[in-house]
Amino acid sequence: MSPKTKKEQSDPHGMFSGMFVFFVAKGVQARRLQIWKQRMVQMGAVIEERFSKRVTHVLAVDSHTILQEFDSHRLSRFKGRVLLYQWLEDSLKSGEKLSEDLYVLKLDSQGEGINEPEKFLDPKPTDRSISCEPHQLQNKKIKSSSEDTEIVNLGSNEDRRENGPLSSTSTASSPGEVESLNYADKRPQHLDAENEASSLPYCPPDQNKKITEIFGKLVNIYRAMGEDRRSFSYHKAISVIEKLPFKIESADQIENLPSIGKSMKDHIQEIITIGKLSKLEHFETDEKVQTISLFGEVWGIGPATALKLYDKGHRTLDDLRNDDSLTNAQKLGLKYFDDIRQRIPRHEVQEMEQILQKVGEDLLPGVTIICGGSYRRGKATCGDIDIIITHPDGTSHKGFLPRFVNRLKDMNFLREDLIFSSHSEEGTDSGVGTYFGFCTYPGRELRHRIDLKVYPRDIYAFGLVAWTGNDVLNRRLRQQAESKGFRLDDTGLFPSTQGSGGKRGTKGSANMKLYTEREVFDFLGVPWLEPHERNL
Ligand SMILES: Nc1ccn([C@H]2C[C@H](O)[C@@H](COP(=O)(O)OP(=O)(O)OP(=O)(O)O)O2)c(=O)n1
Ligand SMILES: [Mn+2]
Repeated sequence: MSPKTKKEQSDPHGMFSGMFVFFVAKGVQARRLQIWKQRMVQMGAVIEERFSKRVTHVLAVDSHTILQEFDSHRLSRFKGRVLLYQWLEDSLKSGEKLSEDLYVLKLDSQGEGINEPEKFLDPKPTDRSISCEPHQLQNKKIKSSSEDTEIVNLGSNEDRRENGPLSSTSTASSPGEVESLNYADKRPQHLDAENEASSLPYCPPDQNKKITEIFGKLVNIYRAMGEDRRSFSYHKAISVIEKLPFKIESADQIENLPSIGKSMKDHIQEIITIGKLSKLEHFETDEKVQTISLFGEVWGIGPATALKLYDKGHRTLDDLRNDDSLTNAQKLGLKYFDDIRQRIPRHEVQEMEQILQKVGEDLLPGVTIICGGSYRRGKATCGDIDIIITHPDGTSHKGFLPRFVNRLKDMNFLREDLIFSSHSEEGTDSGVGTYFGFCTYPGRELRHRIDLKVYPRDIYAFGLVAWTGNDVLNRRLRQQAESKGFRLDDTGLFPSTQGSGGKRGTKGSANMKLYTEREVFDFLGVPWLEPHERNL
């Protein structure tokens, strides 16, 4: 596909949809401007070449460049927002549309100047992204890397932990994650200026950042060791600390905070006092912890297997390559270990989604095939491809998956299988079909992880919610369901009549009939979130 065609592709559900943007070109390299415009269009924005009435956002390097282009009177009548380019760059880097409040260039009513960004001292309750530079991104990374390794509970919980996409963790440090636009030529000066620091909005201070960094490492370590409860408690502590509006200087300040118990407080005190945590230092030098963590990153190897392999004497990935006890799927996970750590650019996922849709439509007219996961949430790069399938007539989805997989293999799009379970003729519990495997972008050999999930129409909404995520939202929805006496997974919402541990689909636990994502949110009493708003 020529770059020209790509440039014009626009995702109507992308994170910038609904925005009509005017770019003030002054002070920005032409090439960068072109990339930015292209990205915004790809993600749903409309670029306005003139400062027309439709414009909702003006992006500029600073106030002076705007004033050179427009007279202040005209600007003062502008009802939209004037933002720093930094907002766009940060949004692209983090893969989500960040709160605009931090990046607003204020229009002065006297027309004298538009100097400072609005102060952001009192965020609206709905503003989930408290952003700032540079700490914000780093904190986000810790958060997302810890979330990536969180326990999934999508119904087939065990499978997913041992075999599912969760173990194919995408580390935040993987190369594609932060796409640098190399913004070196003209950085908004106010963000660099030391003396402006006090006018800047809340930024998590170093001490807080240090704590969340250390806790983030513990989240990963405990998860790799199979100690999920402990892992989760550090995860919860991180989200509490990330939201603190003050710099932690003593452990007394964090008395009575949720999720921060006695030992957490002791850890925080130690980090504040000596700048490190001996517990983590110990883990980092512990060969066993390191090795088990590494093995656990191989797709299909969970904590129990990792420990077994360690006990057998294996210490490196090469050692594992010579072990015949590995399942075929684990061997494949090992073979493509490096491939699947590379994140996939959004536009490539979009192209692959279109290929899947076309092939699906040829085989079964009317079939619904959409890419969920981070792609549907508008992220700039994706760790894998999560495909959710149904058919609106409620029956013809049956038998589709094997035919679809075969056709995709004939085309050389699907390459190797990891898991393939198509529901039986009579139907399994839920009638859900599952395929996990590797695919390649046309003409390339680099393997990507792909999941295909086929849901009967009547439970599709649950599958769509679960596979769109993110994991934090899924957890909240499940908690909310539990508080209402239900159990939620990707196959439905069941009254929890048989107490905990009841099997999904057990006779007597009737599934709630909810046909759209919105109905699921409404039923649970959770305010509706568009997919791009689900990056919690
Ligand atoms: N711990 C997890 C991980 C995942 N999921 C759900 C929500 C995710 O959005 C979806 C797909 O899982 P992925 O691991 O593919 O995660 P994402 O698609 O969100 O991110 P990535 O870009 O890393 O693939 O499954 C979940 O509930 N809990
Ligand atoms: Mn994914």
